[in-house]
Amino acid sequence: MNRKVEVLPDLPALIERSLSIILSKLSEAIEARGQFTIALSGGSTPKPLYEAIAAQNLPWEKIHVFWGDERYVPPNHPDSNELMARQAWLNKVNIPPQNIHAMPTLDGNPAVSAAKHEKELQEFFQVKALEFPALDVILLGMGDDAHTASLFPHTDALKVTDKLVTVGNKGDSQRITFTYPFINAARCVMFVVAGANKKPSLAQVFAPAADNFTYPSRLIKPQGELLWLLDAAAGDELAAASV
Ligand SMILES: O=C(O)[C@H](O)[C@@H](O)[C@H](O)[C@H](O)COP(=O)(O)O
Repeated sequence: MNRKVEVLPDLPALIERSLSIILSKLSEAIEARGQFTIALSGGSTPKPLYEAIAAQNLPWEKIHVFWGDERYVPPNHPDSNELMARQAWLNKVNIPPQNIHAMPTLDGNPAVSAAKHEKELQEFFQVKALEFPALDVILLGMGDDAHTASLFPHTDALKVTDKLVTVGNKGDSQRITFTYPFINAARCVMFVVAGANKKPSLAQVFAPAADNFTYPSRLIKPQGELLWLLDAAAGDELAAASV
């Protein structure tokens, strides 16, 4: 695992740096493999990043968009991660609809939807069961409880290691989420984290020893690159420590 931490002075600088890294990964991927695959995170932090991507002039037909997790609500529900990304980005560009690989949430049962999405991913990446394909970039946020995607502390989702997708839950709100082994198969995992409220969990995630099931972001140790992009409010103590 090749872990890098960058602390940017504020949210606009964090978004700008995140955009420039994504654009460079995009051109590398298209050069090498003719396409770019990215999984999006939900929550509030990435919205300005998606708006910034939408303003770029990119080869949209070569870009495939996935989500690392989704709330188990219809795609027009205000909590939907898909809705947020479509409104901030995807509805504004000419990306072919078939390049948008949203997590299904209309089967009435998250386990059914997770299994359906697993098959969709296996078909897209041409892999069999127990094979973990590498996305070019997986974007992640981190909650102030150190969850990432919908891998919440002390939940069953943290024990699933033989699937790409599983059911997550935040209390009684149901989710679908990439599993941590699937996230770890990515060429590049980018955490984009802002706000002082994330500081205590970041300290535990970066601590030499802490419980992975209490701080699930610790489970993210990709074979490829691991980038932690933080604003100063979240990461100033980490920056000082790594000096
Ligand atoms: O579905 C979600 O909510 C996200 O995927 C989740 O993992 C998010 O990234 C964190 O909760 C951070 O959210 P904020 O960016 O809003 O702090």
